[in-house]
Amino acid sequence: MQRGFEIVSRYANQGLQVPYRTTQQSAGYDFECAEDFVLPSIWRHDLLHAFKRLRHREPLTTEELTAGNHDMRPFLVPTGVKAYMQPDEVLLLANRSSNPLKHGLILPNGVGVIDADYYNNEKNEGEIFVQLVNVSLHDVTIPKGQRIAQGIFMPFRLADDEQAPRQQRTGGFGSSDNA
Ligand SMILES: O=c1ccn([C@H]2C[C@H](O)[C@@H](COP(=O)(O)OP(=O)(O)OP(=O)(O)O)O2)c(=O)[nH]1
Ligand SMILES: [Mg+2]
Repeated sequence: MQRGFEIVSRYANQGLQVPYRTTQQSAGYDFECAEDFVLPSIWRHDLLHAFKRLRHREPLTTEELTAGNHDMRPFLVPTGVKAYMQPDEVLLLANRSSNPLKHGLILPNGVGVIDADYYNNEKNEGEIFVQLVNVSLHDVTIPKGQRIAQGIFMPFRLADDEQAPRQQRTGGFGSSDNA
């Protein structure tokens, strides 16, 4: 067993597929969305206020400009999948190029880095989430089973004379910040 994918227990027996390559020479394993998921547009609230003010030829207030910004935060879209790999390997999670083009979905972290020690971590069993932001004008519903991102296994190298890391991974998404 070198590297691969498993379904996390909270999605057991729900018919999820482990990531798969779609063509013979694809580098990326396509991840599917684990459940229907709504991604609100980042623009809606600001636009509504802007249209209202434009009609009356009034400037937008600061409050109106910032209203709705809660939707700017990335959403963590569940995949229901965890990945195991060798200690000197990493899984890079990249957006599908069709996501921005067809759905206005961007990956705000650029590339997701899935560490080998994330697998089976005590907090969420190592479930991989795809951070997505919907920059289109409309809310987008991603149906369960739609491919949302691709994972590429890569080897990585260590720096000379590095200070050995002391922390044990307990989760993801900033888990090492206050450890
Ligand atoms: O798109 C992503 C990026 C990361 N992760 C998980 C796997 C990864 O091993 C862990 C930590 O990611 P990273 O090191 O990039 O984030 P961080 O902000 O440094 O969090 P931490 O302090 O937990 O390392 O979060 C995902 O599920 N999806
Ligand atoms: Mg980290």
